[in-house]
Amino acid sequence: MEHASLSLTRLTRRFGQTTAVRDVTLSIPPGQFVGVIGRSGAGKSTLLRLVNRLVEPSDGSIFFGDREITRLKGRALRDWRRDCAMIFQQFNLVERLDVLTNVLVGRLAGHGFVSSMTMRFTDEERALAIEALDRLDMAPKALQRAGTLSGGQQQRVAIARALVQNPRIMLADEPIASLDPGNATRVMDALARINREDGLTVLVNLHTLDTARAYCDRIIAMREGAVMFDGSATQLTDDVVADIYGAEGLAEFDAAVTSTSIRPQAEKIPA
Ligand SMILES: Nc1ncnc2c1ncn2[C@@H]1O[C@H](COP(=O)(O)OP(=O)(O)OP(=O)(O)O)[C@@H](O)[C@H]1O
Repeated sequence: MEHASLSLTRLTRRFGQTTAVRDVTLSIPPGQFVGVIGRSGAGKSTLLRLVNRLVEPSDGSIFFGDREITRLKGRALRDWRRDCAMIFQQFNLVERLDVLTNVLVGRLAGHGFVSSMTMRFTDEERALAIEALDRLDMAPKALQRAGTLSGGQQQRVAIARALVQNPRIMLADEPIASLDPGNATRVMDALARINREDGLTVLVNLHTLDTARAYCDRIIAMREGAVMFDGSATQLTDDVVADIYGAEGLAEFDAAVTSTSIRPQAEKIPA
């Protein structure tokens, strides 16, 4: 596997009068588990979307090792989108298709539209998909329609789909925001296990600070598009938190924390 650092330099994205991401410079070494926190509208989603080029920068650059991501076009851009798998709050599975087929769709990432339409898969690809589902404890559901699963199960299928892309980086945009605490824990534990076992870099947006503290090697806090804090959970003091969220944000944020407080399930994560 290609182990490279992800480097953002003076990365900026403006939407009209709004600067969603402002002059962000960061270097993320391979294998780090990074949480991005901040109030609603702070720029977290835009930052992730810049990394996989769903959003184009107004200024600045992104490198992955010596590959200049912000200059990629055509085939090279499709390859990059396969290398950085993305999971979303709303899972984005095809509900009428079975779980296995949904995972196999991950193998089509980076292929053109025409070959995607044929949906032909090899036995080897099927075996890979089952193996990915098994890692997420979802293999027994392989033939069930995706739409019949719980939200947490759907998110684990979405992670399996991301895994069969054989990505270098996993981007997750509020992957647990619509899950109850039990399912949120299972999804975060799955991301943590993949990060440890595969050495895969994980960059995850979280709206709850305690989840970031519990799971992330490194926490990046954004406010009004800019990075306000970049450090470990222990460095994230109450004063810094008050700065990140502001007085009114803190009330909004306390409510979010108490409603979805989760912790890693230590027995599920091998050291
Ligand atoms: N496509 C767009 N067009 C116009 N403005 C946008 C667009 N995408 C984002 N913005 C604006 O950029 C700012 C940052 O938005 P972004 O979604 O990145 O924040 P966020 O921290 O992810 O928020 P949330 O937690 O609510 O998802 C916001 O002011 C938002 O309204």
